[in-house]
Amino acid sequence: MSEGKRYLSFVTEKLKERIREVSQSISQGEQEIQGMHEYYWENYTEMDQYGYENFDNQQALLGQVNANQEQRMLRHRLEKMLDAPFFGRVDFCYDGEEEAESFYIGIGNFSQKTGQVPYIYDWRAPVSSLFYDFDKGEASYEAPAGTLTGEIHSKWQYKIRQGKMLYEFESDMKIDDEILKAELGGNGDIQLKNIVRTIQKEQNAIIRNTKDKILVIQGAAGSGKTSIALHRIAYLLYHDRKNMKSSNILILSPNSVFSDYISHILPELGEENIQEMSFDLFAYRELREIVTDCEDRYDQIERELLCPLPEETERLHQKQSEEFLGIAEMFLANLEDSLMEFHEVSFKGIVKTEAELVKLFYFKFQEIPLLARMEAIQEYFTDEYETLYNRKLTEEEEEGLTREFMGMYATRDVYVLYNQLLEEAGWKPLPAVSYEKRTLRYEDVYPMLYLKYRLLGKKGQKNIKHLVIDEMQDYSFLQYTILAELFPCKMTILGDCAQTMEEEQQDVLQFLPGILGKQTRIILMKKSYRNTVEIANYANQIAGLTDMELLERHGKAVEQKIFANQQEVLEEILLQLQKGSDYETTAVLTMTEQEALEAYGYLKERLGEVSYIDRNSSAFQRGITVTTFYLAKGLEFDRVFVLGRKEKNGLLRQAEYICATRALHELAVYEV
Ligand SMILES: Nc1ncnc2c1ncn2[C@@H]1O[C@H](COP(=O)(O)OP(=O)(O)OP(=O)(O)O)[C@@H](O)[C@H]1O
Repeated sequence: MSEGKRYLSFVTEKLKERIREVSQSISQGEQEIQGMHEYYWENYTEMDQYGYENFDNQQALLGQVNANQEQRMLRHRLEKMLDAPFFGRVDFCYDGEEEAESFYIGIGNFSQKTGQVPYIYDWRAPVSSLFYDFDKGEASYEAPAGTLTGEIHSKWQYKIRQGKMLYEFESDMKIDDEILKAELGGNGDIQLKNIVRTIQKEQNAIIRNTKDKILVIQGAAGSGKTSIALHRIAYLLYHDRKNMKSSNILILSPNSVFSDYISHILPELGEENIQEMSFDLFAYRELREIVTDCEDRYDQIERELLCPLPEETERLHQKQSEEFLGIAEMFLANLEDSLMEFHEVSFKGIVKTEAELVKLFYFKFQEIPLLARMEAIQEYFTDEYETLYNRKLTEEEEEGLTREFMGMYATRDVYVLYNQLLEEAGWKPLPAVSYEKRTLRYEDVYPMLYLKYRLLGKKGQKNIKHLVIDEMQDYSFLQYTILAELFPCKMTILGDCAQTMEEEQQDVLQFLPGILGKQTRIILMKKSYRNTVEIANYANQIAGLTDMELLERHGKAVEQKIFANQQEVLEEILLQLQKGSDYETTAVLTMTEQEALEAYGYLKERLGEVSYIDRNSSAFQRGITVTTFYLAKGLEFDRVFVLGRKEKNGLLRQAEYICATRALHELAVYEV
């Protein structure tokens, strides 16, 4: 029997033994809980009148319930490990030692008892980096005590499923590539996979990087950015359990389908899921008191596709730029004077002269944002009164004072002030309407949010210790400025400038260090794993990319055809789909929502089982999916049909690039 198989049966036995022990301890715990309940009901009438005993009992019960819950989680983890306890092994001989030690690597640690030498090492354990970073020969890894050096005698790869060894072999570079191709050659799932078995060296360096405060990864389409970000989170949680909980991490994701697509990886890696949020949604919530509704990014893209107005696109860019911030700051500086009309306040014997108020406003409380400052002065005034007379103000008196103090602002309406800013900057103001009728175009959402924060202050997100931003190319200078203010924490920022959803590619790498500071490290990833060589070459041609490295995985040639109208395209797609295939997921991707709806209606009627993703969808299904390019971003499908356009502008070219790079195995581009 091979070493691997022998170890598998040994570890399987140990795991089963452990599961039995844990199960026993769970039933003991349950009996204990039952006993506590009984004791409580029998004795609670005699417990002390102050409730101390009652409280102690409750606490003990809670402690036992929690302990049992933990044991259950442990059992669940061990049961999962039974399916595939390990996937790799490194035989490493430390310098100065005679014999090599075998380290088996799996999805989690497993040892006989806590604190004992593990039978299996978690893929995130320091020693496991040997598996990802080195081939046979000299090697080293960073342990808490320092760098440990030695020699790798051999490295093994295993595929175990349902406790059975499917294959095992000593690995070298060539075989590693074969395994990777086999992993990628299979059909895509409806969710992103964990890649622990085949993390590549350059990817491992990013996952294990804890030094850099801000890590920015510019990676080609399909280079594994999203996968890496999630594995990195799992790594950070594993290594800093004391300070970092899953609730301390936030991911900014483009939409809910994407969130669902990535949602299972962390639980699979033994961690709790983290919070995710769309920045647009966050912004709307923050602006709710100023406007009733806001457009989102997708509305703006749709408009740009349906009736492109170059001046509108230009305005959008200008309003998100560094120059705009300069203009806004100048406006704010002037507002400090122009917004205020000071007058003396006198209340039951206490007088604050205009000069005194001016002094308080521009000196003592200068740090407080302009629109919140008078409130602070009013509080100061009230305090003075209440201390002097030793009585609290009535509600009515408070209201009267508020009217007086707030009356010193020419206006406190951020919408009105934003309009003044637009006018001063030479732009058309928004309609001067009441709150109920106020809706914002996308171009005004973030400028208004910026103004709101500068005028009223913001709530810092102190609980968040690590922010992950995916699709970094879709955020503007202004958005990053706001994010940097809201989240003064560590960040992992990843994206691909070639996938910008605009006329031109936006190179965020140029301005990010300026906003986020010197501790920003930029890493480029040029190797792509998702697409076949044929698809990647086709896509790269659209985007004008020439320096991408590809994994040598081949497939069918890309099919490219031109049709007279959309109806003909749909007939062709239907024909293709009716032939059937073994693929798990197929996508029909369009440029606009209208086209997607038409395609969906047509195919659904004829094929029955077809799903549609709109911006409110929260998951995508197996089988055929119809959606737009912008909602397919970040996702992948075995086979993709693109409903494209013959005549292309910059945005359409970008859109086609995004569509093409979604395909794992087969791509057809049908243009009208
Ligand atoms: N080391 C790896 N081993 C196995 N599969 C990998 C590896 N790296 C990436 N992949 C696979 O490549 C595909 C692309 O990964 P991912 O979606 O993370 O890339 P991305 O850079 O975020 O892509 P995009 O920007 O185009 O959306 C996924 O199917 C992922 O499982």
